[in-house]
Order: sequence, then structure tokens, then C-alpha cells
Amino acid sequence: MLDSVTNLRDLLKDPSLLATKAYIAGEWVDAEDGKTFPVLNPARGDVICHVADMSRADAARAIKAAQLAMKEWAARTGKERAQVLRKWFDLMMANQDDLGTILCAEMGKPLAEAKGEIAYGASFIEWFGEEAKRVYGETIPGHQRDKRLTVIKQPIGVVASITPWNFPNAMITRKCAPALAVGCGFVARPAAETPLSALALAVLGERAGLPAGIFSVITSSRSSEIGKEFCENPTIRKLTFTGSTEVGRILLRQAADQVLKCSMELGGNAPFIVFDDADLDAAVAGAMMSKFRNNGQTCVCANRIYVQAGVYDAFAAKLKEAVSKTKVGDGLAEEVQFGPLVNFAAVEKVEEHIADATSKGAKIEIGGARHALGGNFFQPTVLTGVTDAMIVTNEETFGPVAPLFKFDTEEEVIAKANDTIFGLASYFYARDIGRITRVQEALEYGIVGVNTGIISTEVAPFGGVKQSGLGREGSHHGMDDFLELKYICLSI
Ligand SMILES: NC(=O)C1=CN([C@@H]2O[C@H](COP(=O)(O)OP(=O)(O)OC[C@H]3O[C@@H](n4cnc5c(N)ncnc54)[C@H](OP(=O)(O)O)[C@@H]3O)[C@@H](O)[C@H]2O)C=CC1
Ligand SMILES: O=C(O)[C@H](O)CS(=O)(=O)O
Repeated sequence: MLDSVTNLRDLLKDPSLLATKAYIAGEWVDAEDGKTFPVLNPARGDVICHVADMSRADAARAIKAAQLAMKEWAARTGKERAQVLRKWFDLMMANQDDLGTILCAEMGKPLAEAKGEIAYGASFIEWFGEEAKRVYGETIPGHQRDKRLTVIKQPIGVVASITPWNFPNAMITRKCAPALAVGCGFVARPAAETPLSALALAVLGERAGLPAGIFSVITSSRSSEIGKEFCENPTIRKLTFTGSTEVGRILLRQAADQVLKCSMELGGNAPFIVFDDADLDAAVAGAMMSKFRNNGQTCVCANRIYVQAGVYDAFAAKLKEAVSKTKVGDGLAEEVQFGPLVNFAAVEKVEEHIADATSKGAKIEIGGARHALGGNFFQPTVLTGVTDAMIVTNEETFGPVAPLFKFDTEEEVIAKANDTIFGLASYFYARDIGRITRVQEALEYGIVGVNTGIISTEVAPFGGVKQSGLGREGSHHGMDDFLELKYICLSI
């Protein structure tokens, strides 16, 4: 079991991956004012270690270093940058076990799932390393006989990144990989709950040959202070954020003064729809993955499960059965499907959603209370009899609660599914090709999973519509947000 940084180091094959200083301009440094903040293990509540609590001035130094490092890095060919990114990918995969252990320790994700995130995070570095060689421009037939028109793409400049605790490795690589691939400098500020995964990334990036200053990690508990530096420092050309819509709004307001380009990967409220012609066993398997991955703590988790009346009882019984076979525990100590929630506030939010639903008539089929392990552990829960009057309809639970709504017609469920300010991920199970075509086109979401509960991959564009965000990450589209188009009109 884990209860200190010494203990965590003992669990690692390469203890040097556990860094506690911030990484600025290619150096491992303390905060200018010497402050530190604790990193907790969510399974036990123990302090794993203390890391540097960087200030706004420290962040400004990292931004300056990135601007200086860009001069040489952007002048390299795409192939030269690709070679460094490939080494980084290889090092991540060679150290997958240790990176997974660090991630599990600070975030609580079961070890197997944490190792899966490392492979997922590394896939973005592999993918965008390959894309680095394919930043094509274009020529345009002249509008006059003496004109020759071209369009070239150039790196946007120094990029600032703010990421959440729920994917402390992959949310950084999904941003830094395309930015570095096109020649940008990158300053990452990870969530205070999970700084160690970001620092381990920097250790390996340094070993891979990232030049000093091109990639910095600002660990800090002073999130709003660092965010203001990112939004107000004129050297920053791009802000990329993943997190709640609430914080996304704050950042967009702050960025407006500089007309700062922003990418926003924000909150979700995913509908998961089961039609009466669905393969019920497949739908249950999909719901288990979509709803309960990372203990329900992902922005693309099913948040509302709509089941057509004819199969509602059968689906509910099968889902309850599947949940009953799962295990809750400390992901570092044993093979479990559910670790702890990230903190106690998350436990209280889950309890609030369940209490609201049951007070308005919902029934707890399984779970519904804190786990006997105590602390941040919670029982995976299935609710039936859920209605639109309940908080779970409009608010992201971000926890292990599967609320089952009953519906009658296709038109009804499409209207309900779309009746939200969010538009990130959606899912449905059906077999009629006419229904599949109609529903996939009618859902107002950036992502639609048809007969699958897992949609995330580096090769496809990830992102939302409405108040779930701006821009796309992953796929060849993921490069666009870190490039500027330049139109050249040559008169001969
Ligand atoms: N669309 C997507 O891909 C994703 C969306 N999300 C959404 O994020 C939420 C859960 O993640 P959570 O981390 O709690 O989200 P938050 O929005 O609270 O935090 C996200 C990041 O923003 C930082 N932050 C908070 N306030 C400010 C501020 N005023 N200025 C600058 N930075 C700030 C946090 O720092 P700190 O916590 O250290 O204070 C953290 O690093 C859910 O709503 C989820 O849906 C999460 C992951 C992916
Ligand atoms: O942070 C998240 O929730 C991720 O974006 C979800 S995914 O990319 O792992 O699906």
C-alpha cells in the first residue's frame, strides 16, 4: 500500500521519474518564493509528497524560455521534430508501468486503467510526430497574370495549457504533441491534484531530446493566478484548456482582452440511448464502459441512460447484474474496476445527485451509498424511474451513477437527448439501418458512438459543440489549432 513519496519511489523501477520540482527552461526548480503544496493519494488520503507551488512570475519565466527555444525548434524540419517525438513515445511506452503507478497513486484510477491511459497519451505523441512531416501549404491560381499566390502554415507561437486531474497524462499529450510537432513552445499547468504525471512526462521529454525551454511544466495550487498570466502575457498566442464549462467561461472572458485564440474541451452530459431493436447484451457492455470508465469521471461518460419502454426492465436487470460483479478498492493494491473518486467533494456531488433523484421518486437498484472502505470510495449505482425533474438530467454527475430514463418514441428521445447546453459525446444502440441513419444525424453532439460505448482514439477528432467546447483534438484536424495560415501574394 501507499502512504508516502518514499513508499511510491519503492514501487517504481525508475524512481527518477518521480519529480517534485517544476520544470522550467530545461531546469528542475523550486518556486521563487519556496512554496510547495501536497499531493494526496485519493485511496488513503495520505500525502504522497510535496511539489513546487509555482507563482505567476515563475510562469512568466517559462513563457519567456519557450519563446526563446522556439527560434531553433521551429527552424527544424518536421522530420527532425518527429524524431524527437518518436523517442518520447518510445520512452513513455518503455516506462508504461511506472507512469501508470504514478498516475494511479495521485489520481486513484485503477492501475490497469492508468496504464491504459499511458498508452492512450503516448499514442498522441506517436500520431502527431508522424503528422509533423505533413504540414502542407497550397498554391492558388493567380487572380492576375503577374500574381503568384501561395498559402503556407506556420506555428502559432507559444502555447499555454491548463488540464484537469481525470486524465493527467493524456490531456497534456493531446495538446503538447500537435503544438510541438508544428514547432510551437509549450507551457503546461496540470491540475494541482495530479502534478506528478506531468512532471514524469517532462523527465522523459528531456531524455528524448526536447530542447531546453520548449516544454515546461508549471506545478501550482494557484490556478487562477497562473491562468491570468496565461491570458494576459502577450507572448502567449494560444490557450488550450480542458476542464469544466464553468472554468472555460472564466478563461474565455480573460482571454478576450488579448483576443487570445482558445481551444476549449469542456463539460459534457452524454445521452446513452437503447432502442428496443438493440442487442441488449452489447448495450449493457457498452453502458458499463461508457458510464463507469474512470469511475464515471470523464467528460464523455454516459450521464443519462434512455431505454425504450419495451426493453427497459430487461436492460435494467442486466445492468444491475453486471454492476454486481464489479469490485471496488485501491487500484495500487489489488485488481479492481473501481478506485476511489478523486476527492471527497466528488463523493458529496454523487450523494447530492442520488438524494435528489430518490427524493423525486427514483429507485436505487444497486449501490447508492458510500463504500464500506470509507473515504473517497463509493458504490457503483444504478437508478431506475429517473425523470427530467431530477438534477442528473442537466448536471454532469462525474461519478459512478447510472440513471435510467424510460422513453416511448424515437422523436421523443431525440428531443430529450438534445435538450441540454452541452454537446460533446452521445451514444445509441440500435440495429435498424434507417433508425441508425436518422438518429446519428439528429443528435447535436461532436461525437456519436453507434453500438459502442468507447469512442476515444488519437486518429479521430475529439471535441464538442454548444457549451462543450471550441475546436478539436486528435486526428489530422488536431494540428490546425496550433498553426496560422499565411497568404503570400507575389507580383512578378
Ligand atoms: N471536454 C473534455 O475533454 C473534458 C472536460 N472535463 C470537465 O472538467 C470537469 C472535471 O474536471 P475538473 O478538473 O474538476 O475541472 P475544473 O474546470 O475545475 O479544472 C480544470 C483545470 O482548470 C484549473 N482551474 C480551475 N479554475 C481555474 C481558473 N479560474 N483559472 C485557471 N485555471 C483554473 C484547475 O486547476 P485546479 O484544479 O488545480 O484548481 C484544473 O487544472 C468536468 O466538468 C468535466 O466534464 C474534464 C476532462 C475532459
Ligand atoms: O478528460 C476526459 O474526460 C477525456 O477527454 C475523455 S477521453 O479522451 O479519455 O475519452
